[in-house]
Amino acid sequence: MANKPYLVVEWNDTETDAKGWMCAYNFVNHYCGGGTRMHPTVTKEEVIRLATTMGYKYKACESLTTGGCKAGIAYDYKAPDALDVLRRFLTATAPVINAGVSIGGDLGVDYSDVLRILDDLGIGIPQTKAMKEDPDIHQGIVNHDRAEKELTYDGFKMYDMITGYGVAAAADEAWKMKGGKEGASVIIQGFGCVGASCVNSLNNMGYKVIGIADVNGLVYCKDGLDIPKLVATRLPKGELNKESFEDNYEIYPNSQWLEKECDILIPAALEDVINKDNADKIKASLLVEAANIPTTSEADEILRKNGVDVAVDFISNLGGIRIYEAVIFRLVKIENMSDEDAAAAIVNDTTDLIRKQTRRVFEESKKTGEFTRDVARRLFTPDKSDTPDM
Ligand SMILES: NC(=O)c1ccc[n+]([C@@H]2O[C@H](COP(=O)([O-])OP(=O)(O)OC[C@H]3O[C@@H](n4cnc5c(N)ncnc54)[C@H](O)[C@@H]3O)[C@@H](O)[C@H]2O)c1
Repeated sequence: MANKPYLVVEWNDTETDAKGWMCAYNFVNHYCGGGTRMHPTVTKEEVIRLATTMGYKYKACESLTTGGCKAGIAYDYKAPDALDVLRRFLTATAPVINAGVSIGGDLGVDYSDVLRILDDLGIGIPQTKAMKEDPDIHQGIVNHDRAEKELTYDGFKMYDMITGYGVAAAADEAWKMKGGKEGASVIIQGFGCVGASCVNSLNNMGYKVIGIADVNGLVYCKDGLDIPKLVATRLPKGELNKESFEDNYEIYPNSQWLEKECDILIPAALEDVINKDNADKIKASLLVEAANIPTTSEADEILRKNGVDVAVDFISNLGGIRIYEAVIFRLVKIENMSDEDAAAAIVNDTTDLIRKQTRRVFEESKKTGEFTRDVARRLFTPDKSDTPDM
């Protein structure tokens, strides 16, 4: 029962071939949250799997107020009319959103675009009846607006960095739990919001980032890439800027990102990229999942057999939902703080929680010998859905 999604809505665009789905996996306190992605390969099954993962993620987030949901649109996010397609999808699904399905951004969809469209539709931040009547939540929404529009951290907008910095915290905690050496080497797939901020944080912590793959290829340097330069010069939609490559950088097809020797491997782009055809090629001893559902169940069996530890997606990348949770539901009250203190308070709240949950999983796995994903799923099974607030 608990593993069936509560609600799945399907949409067909009238102007293009785009299709979309919205899945509320479970409502907790009549509310659920998750992102909207846009990519040509999105399917209904993928949206349901992603919504399910969100249910686990809110549990790992210790949320008493929110369950998991997800939306996905099968369309090219680079198409000139991608924003129009997003607008039509959100218009069609507005009644569901208004019932307490709080939809944000994800792969190929900027959160600020979603917020602008929801504002135009007169929804703003989706809320339950109880939230609408709670002045404390109103202050939380004002604070959220400030965090989204005004606050920055390490030169990134807060919503662009929080997930990546959380992933970096998970990687650091898991690596320490494994007794790993300092200055461990890292290869990442994806250089978007999550990938770029994640490598920035890891670089700040002293890790050596030796490879980054984007949609165009893999850039690799065994002595370490110049992360501040690559981050500062990155192109829109998470593309590396080749003008910033040094002479000693090597370029490979992006399919080679997971075969190279490294200590920590981080998928931060697409789902199912680690599968039965390539999992055996992984040389890293730690896989840190920044993307949602990047590993298939067949690949998990191979990783388990090969002794590769996994810091699972629904803990490592929960930063994007924790910031919302912490600010709107008043776990972190920033109204009387300076911008700098507010940003630091939000980042500390997120990274402390991710470190704590990562430590719990790795400690338990050490004790019982179970695969880390099995431990994480056992510890953070989502609650059965309650209903929307109509
Ligand atoms: N943005 C968030 O806050 C957030 C939160 C939780 C999870 N995630 C997950 O993290 C992943 C990345 O999200 P994002 O917001 O950084 O997306 P993004 O759109 O900003 O960036 C996507 C990146 O993936 C790269 N990419 C696309 N196809 C590729 C391929 N075939 N090979 C290598 N790289 C490829 C793109 O070049 C880009 O660098 C997604 O799986 C998303 O669901 C994001």
